[in-house]
Amino acid sequence: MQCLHHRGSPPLPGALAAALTPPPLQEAPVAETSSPHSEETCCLEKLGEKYGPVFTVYLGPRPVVVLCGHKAVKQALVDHAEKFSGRGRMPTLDRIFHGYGVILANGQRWKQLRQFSITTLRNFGMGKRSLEERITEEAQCLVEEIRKTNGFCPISHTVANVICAITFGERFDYQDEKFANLINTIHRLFLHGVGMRCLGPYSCRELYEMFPSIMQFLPGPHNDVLQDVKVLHDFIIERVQMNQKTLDLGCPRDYIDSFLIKMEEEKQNPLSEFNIKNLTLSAVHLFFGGTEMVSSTLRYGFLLLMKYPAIQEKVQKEIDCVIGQNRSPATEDRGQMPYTHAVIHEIQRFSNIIPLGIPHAVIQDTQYWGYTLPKGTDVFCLLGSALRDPQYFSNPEHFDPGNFLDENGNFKKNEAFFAFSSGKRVCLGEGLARMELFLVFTTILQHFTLKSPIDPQEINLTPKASGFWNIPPGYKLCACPR
Ligand code: HEM
Repeated sequence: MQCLHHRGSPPLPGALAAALTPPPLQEAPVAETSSPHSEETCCLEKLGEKYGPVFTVYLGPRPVVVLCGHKAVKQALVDHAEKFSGRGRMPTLDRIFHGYGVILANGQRWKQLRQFSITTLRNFGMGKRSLEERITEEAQCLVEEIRKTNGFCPISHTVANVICAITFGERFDYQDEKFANLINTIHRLFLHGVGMRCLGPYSCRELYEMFPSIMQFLPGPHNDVLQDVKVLHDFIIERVQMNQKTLDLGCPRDYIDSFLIKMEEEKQNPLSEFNIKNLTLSAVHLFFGGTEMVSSTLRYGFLLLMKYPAIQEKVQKEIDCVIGQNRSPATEDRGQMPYTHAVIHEIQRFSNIIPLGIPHAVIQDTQYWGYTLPKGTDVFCLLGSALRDPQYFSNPEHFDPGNFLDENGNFKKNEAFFAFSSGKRVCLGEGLARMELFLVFTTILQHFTLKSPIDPQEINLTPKASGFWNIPPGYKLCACPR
């Protein structure tokens, strides 16, 4: 056994002092039809080709173990699920959240918050008919907004309203200025969290990840994150205060009410993690994750359907055949729509929204891949590398729904489909996201044919920004009524 990156231990095979001699993070040229790459992922995957699927990089003084390809990622997240269930450091966000809130929590705090959040999302309809009706209504609102053809396609508002319904028990009007501001804030946060290029080859966020103690004193977009989180935080605090005034302990209306009730139940328990800080920050996390991940996938999906009109046409034929034009799509239609189901999977695989995954950490000394990873080691599971693993996808760089179809045209699962990650930290909103993706895509394509104002072959899929996540480029679409 060999030990990765112990202080004073001999250099490891594949270990790199990345920050001292920075590898050039050059603009990654993206071939016209190839999948959107994060520059960081590209760089890390190239290192994987050279050093093998498991290697260490140094982000400044901080060693991070990188896992590349389906086999290495699966072995960590699935086969050693418990040991790899810690949340790794993300200095850009840690300085704001300090380990509070479900996404960034660790240990008992995370266990309590995760269990509670899953149960509460289910109680408020995740995976159930009641929530399906809400999503369908929102999808119809989106159709109406698009019909008005005022150049506004409020995809983010649609999905934000679904998570708002669960978290705050309320939907907002698309024209509501405050709501629009919140959506913009989330989007900006997503963008700044990814990092904007400003200092040579590195983004401020990348530099912050490497040298937080210096970067916190320097100006730049990495600091805008603070203001944006404050806006979201203030909004949630306001909502919590509203709920507190009208709380009925026997009748929770939403996630916030349920949390307040839990706080009341556990107020004598000194080990309870149910406090205002975890409530507000978990609500921020749900709002953020629930809005931006789904809307980015939908936006990439619409772009891909314009680029590949033959695929769009095939989906519409399936919609016409199974659903028709006289009723709204329902999740139970999915079983009879293998092609559409495969296209949605392929959109998620190809758009690769979270290529680096959210950092993990090992919670105890861990034997893995012939190395010993000391407790607390940060681990990047490159989800994007699993989604493009040539052993599982015959033509991984191309958009091909055939990746999820068998020779008879039936839907075929692919075990390297890690868009939602896997294991103990697997996306908490997966059920909700899957429902939303199916219902919104089918509702839109039932009513419209999406056409690009430019030649489909000219459509450029390069992300607007990339880093921990890929943000789709801005584009115009023509929604032609069918
Ligand atoms: C297409 C949409 C989505 C994608 C691709 C996605 C993907 C992911 C990924 C890759 C992770 C990291 C898992 C890990 O640490 O290994 C994650 C975590 C998480 N997601 Fe999602 N997500 C989506 C939608 C949602 C929605 C709708 C919600 C809200 C209900 C949500 C809430 C969360 C939360 C709370 C976590 C943290 C889980 C934990 O740390 O235990 N996500 N998601």
